Amino acid sequence: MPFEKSKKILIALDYDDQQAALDFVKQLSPDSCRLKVGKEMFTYFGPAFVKELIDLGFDVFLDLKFHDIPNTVAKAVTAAAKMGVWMVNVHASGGFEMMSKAKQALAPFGDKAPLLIAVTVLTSMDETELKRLGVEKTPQEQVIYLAKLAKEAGLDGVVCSAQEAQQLKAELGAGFKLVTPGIRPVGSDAGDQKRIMTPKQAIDAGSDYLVIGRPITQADNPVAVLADVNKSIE
Ligand SMILES: O=C(O)c1cc(=O)[nH]c(=O)n1[C@@H]1O[C@H](COP(=O)(O)O)[C@@H](O)[C@H]1O
Repeated sequence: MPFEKSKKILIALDYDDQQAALDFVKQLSPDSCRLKVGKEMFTYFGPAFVKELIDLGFDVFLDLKFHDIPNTVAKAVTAAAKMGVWMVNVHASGGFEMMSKAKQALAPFGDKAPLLIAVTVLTSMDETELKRLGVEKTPQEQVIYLAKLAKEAGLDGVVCSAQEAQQLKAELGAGFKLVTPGIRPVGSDAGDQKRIMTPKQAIDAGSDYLVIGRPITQADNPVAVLADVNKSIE
């Protein structure tokens, strides 16, 4: 597939204005990227917005990071599957039972089921922040620990920072998908992200999908930045 490499970029559509988001999306080709809808846009605009993106031909990653009792999360991922999204996520810290119930809930959808991914340690967190939560492991150790739990629960992969990608690929195998936010092209602002890498470093480290928001959406010429990023990982 000639565009398969380009489809490694998941653009985080974090907008508070639906029309601005759609104006941006309409400049893009579904062959050049996939789209991520997170808590902000979903809370404002809901499933209708997600369906509109799918109707435009885009694969959508519904990033709502579910974390609740197993029954509730299983029902939430079922709703996501009915919406027709390509990927959905939960927090690994919700636990083994929550993750495995969520995975089981997707079985009836067969090959139409979205990929189910677990968030490990948010890319905005570092060792100091983990310690504040009472976690004594380093971010890398905690990511590996939670990723193993997610794999055991049958999930398709994890969200982690690209800094952990190399070790995760080595320990969990090529088929376990690594979705990495905290991507910053050379020269762009880190903002609130702490564990960051450039697109090329992330791909070289073993990331399967790169989540990129502000460096593209807030650029003067987002389409050009996306093209540059795609070129840098070819
Ligand atoms: O699950 C996510 O997508 C996610 C997990 C994580 O650990 N860190 C993280 O930044 N994200 C999301 O990835 C996107 C990153 O956006 P930018 O920092 O603007 O590139 C945001 O939409 C975050 O919600």
